[in-house]
Amino acid sequence: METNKEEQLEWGPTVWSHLTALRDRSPLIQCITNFVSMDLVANTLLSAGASPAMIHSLQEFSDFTPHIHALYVNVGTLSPDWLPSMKAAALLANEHRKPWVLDPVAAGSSQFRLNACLELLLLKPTVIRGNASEIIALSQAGIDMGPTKGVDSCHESIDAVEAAKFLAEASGSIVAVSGAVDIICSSKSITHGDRLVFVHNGVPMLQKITATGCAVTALIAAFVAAADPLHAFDATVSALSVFGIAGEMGMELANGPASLRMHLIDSLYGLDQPALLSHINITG
Ligand SMILES: Nc1ncnc2c1ncn2[C@@H]1O[C@H](COP(=O)(O)OP(=O)(O)O)[C@@H](O)[C@H]1O
Ligand SMILES: Cc1ncsc1CCOP(=O)(O)O
Ligand SMILES: [Mg+2]
Repeated sequence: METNKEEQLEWGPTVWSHLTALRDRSPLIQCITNFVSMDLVANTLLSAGASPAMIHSLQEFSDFTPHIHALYVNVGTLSPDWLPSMKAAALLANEHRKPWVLDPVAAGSSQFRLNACLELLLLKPTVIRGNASEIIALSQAGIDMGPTKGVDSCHESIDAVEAAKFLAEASGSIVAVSGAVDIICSSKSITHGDRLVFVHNGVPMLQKITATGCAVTALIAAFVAAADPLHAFDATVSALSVFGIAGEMGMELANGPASLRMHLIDSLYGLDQPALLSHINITG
């Protein structure tokens, strides 16, 4: 994809200022996430400059959740006893005007999971980030369960543009679809207006490390937490771009998925302004 210089000149300072705000503010992110992802999510947040806390017990929320800067909810290893915790935390986040972000892992894989995601959508996440199959499943809920490859996507992100637009309109949330191109959209009925942006950063090898999707959704929560609420859309775009750039830089040093995982975290930690500006690739 050819880079449009003017667009990058506009996005570069925006993305850098969001990353700087995150590093300066070090927001506290409550994570209710799946067992597979806990390590990568916590390390991604730490290397970006945020402060992660994996606190998912209902009994702790009234003390803890009012002090967070954002909540991250991920249904990856959902079981019936986790769902009330997720809903209670989302309600408290809303009550205390804290942003919250949903990762609907494998949303279309079972009716139980799909229904749980739909119940969570009713609690108005600030951002929903999924792969193409997850976003399509949510947008078609009640019509068709569709094909499934579990937590992995069996669709290209670009094939989910209409689904993302529909979901943004129906939910009032910012919707992000990850993949070869990350797509971020919001509907005219919400504060962020009618917007559609494409992030072309990232490397295919990120799909070969488990929980990179979970990690980038957590990073969105951190970027949104550090931003003015009116700039949540740009914060979401910035998080996806920064994660993708860290992946590209990590890939230059990696020999395969395991070493990419290490270099991804190191690159995120060390990302400086010149490297960010030379890698950024955002259109729309
Ligand atoms: N083909 C690809 N090329 C470049 N980056 C990709 C590709 N597929 C996924 N990514 C990146 O990998 C990360 C995880 O996305 P994805 O694999 O779609 O999520 P999930 O793990 O939830 O399925 C995102 O940052 C995304 O941009
Ligand atoms: C393998 C797996 N199984 C349940 S959750 C999970 C991790 C999914 O992570 P991601 O959605 O980032 O690929
Ligand atoms: Mg996922």
